[in-house]
Amino acid sequence: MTSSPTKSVLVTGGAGYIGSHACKALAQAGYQPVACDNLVYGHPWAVKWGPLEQGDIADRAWLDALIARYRPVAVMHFAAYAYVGESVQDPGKYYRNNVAGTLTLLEALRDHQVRHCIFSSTCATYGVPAVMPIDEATPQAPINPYGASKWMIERILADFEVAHGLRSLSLRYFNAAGADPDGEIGEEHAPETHLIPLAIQAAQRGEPALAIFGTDYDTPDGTAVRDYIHVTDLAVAHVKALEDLLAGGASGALNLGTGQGYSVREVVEAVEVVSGRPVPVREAARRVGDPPVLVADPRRAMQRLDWQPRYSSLSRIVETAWGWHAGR
Ligand SMILES: NC(=O)c1ccc[n+]([C@@H]2O[C@H](COP(=O)([O-])OP(=O)(O)OC[C@H]3O[C@@H](n4cnc5c(N)ncnc54)[C@H](O)[C@@H]3O)[C@@H](O)[C@H]2O)c1
Ligand SMILES: O=c1ccn([C@@H]2O[C@H](COP(=O)(O)OP(=O)(O)O[C@H]3O[C@H](CO)[C@@H](O)[C@H](O)[C@H]3O)[C@@H](O)[C@H]2O)c(=O)[nH]1
Repeated sequence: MTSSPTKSVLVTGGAGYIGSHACKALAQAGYQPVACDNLVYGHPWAVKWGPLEQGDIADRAWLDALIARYRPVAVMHFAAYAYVGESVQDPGKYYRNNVAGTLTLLEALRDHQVRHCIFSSTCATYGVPAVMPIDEATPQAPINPYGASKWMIERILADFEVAHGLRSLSLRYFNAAGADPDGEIGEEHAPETHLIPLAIQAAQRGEPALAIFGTDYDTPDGTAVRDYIHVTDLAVAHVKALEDLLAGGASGALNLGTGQGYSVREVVEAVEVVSGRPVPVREAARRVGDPPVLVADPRRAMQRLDWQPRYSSLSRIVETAWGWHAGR
């Protein structure tokens, strides 16, 4: 990955978990990542490879000034709310921030002739697919407002390309996990709802016990299965997607996952092995809105981007996450 060192990329949500790892990968590839974040969930400490510009993507005047100042070649758009359960309770919050906020951003890109956008989509746009693994032709039928908001943005992006020539790649991530292998940044959501950090906390503190949401799924051990993809592998894929678009690649959507699923119990075991400590668990009811199995068919991304996950074995994911949390 090479490029002119002067090329700026706006990274909305760049102070967040995945966005900060993308900033590191961009800097390593010779770009200037400009982290644009309202810090509602982001952390100033996570912005280490370029400037932090604090503001909200719904603020058109702020966006105009930013784009005029940095003249970015592209935007990587991570900024969003991403708690599935909350989106069911408060859908307006999700449509307002994710959809309306993105619309403001895209109109600013349109008016400033910024023509490339890498968008954080999600496997949650597929809902509960009938066929596993999930390829990009799987019908999108989200079952919660969070997934619906991301699906709507994919549609808006398609329309903006036709009307305004804005090219985009929507990267549909499966479950982002792990931390920077150098230990410089990692996952710190507040509140934390994700399985791996909660399992690590349970191992570190001995309490509270980790709730296993559902033990009666039609899966080998009865617990839900997910495709965990290391955040650094995601970050590298973003840079490759950017370079593909900048080289004239067509708009589209790519699944980012490994093709390998792990159950909740397998994740718990991996945390016990890596930490050398027991993870206290309690069996709980299924979490509303959780599909039983989500596993990617990532072949399209692998071929188009010449990309392979390098850090996404379950043991490496948990080792890097454990290393990060142990150092906090
Ligand atoms: N974590 C996952 O497993 C996962 C999976 C699929 C998709 N995604 C998507 O990836 C993106 C990043 O997820 P994450 O886990 O890093 O979340 P995160 O909450 O750590 O990062 C999101 C960042 O966006 C910022 N933000 C939110 N609304 C904003 C606004 N209106 N203006 C400016 N900044 C704003 C937040 O402050 C935060 O720093 C999200 O779009 C999410 O939907 C995440
Ligand atoms: O305390 C917990 C937390 C989670 N789980 C289970 O662990 C799995 C993974 O859950 P979690 O880590 O919360 O991730 P997801 O709910 O799968 O959602 C993540 O992955 C989605 C893509 O699959 C993204 O769209 C979301 O933004 C992101 O939060 C699921 O089966 C959960 O039911 C538990 O059993 N106990």
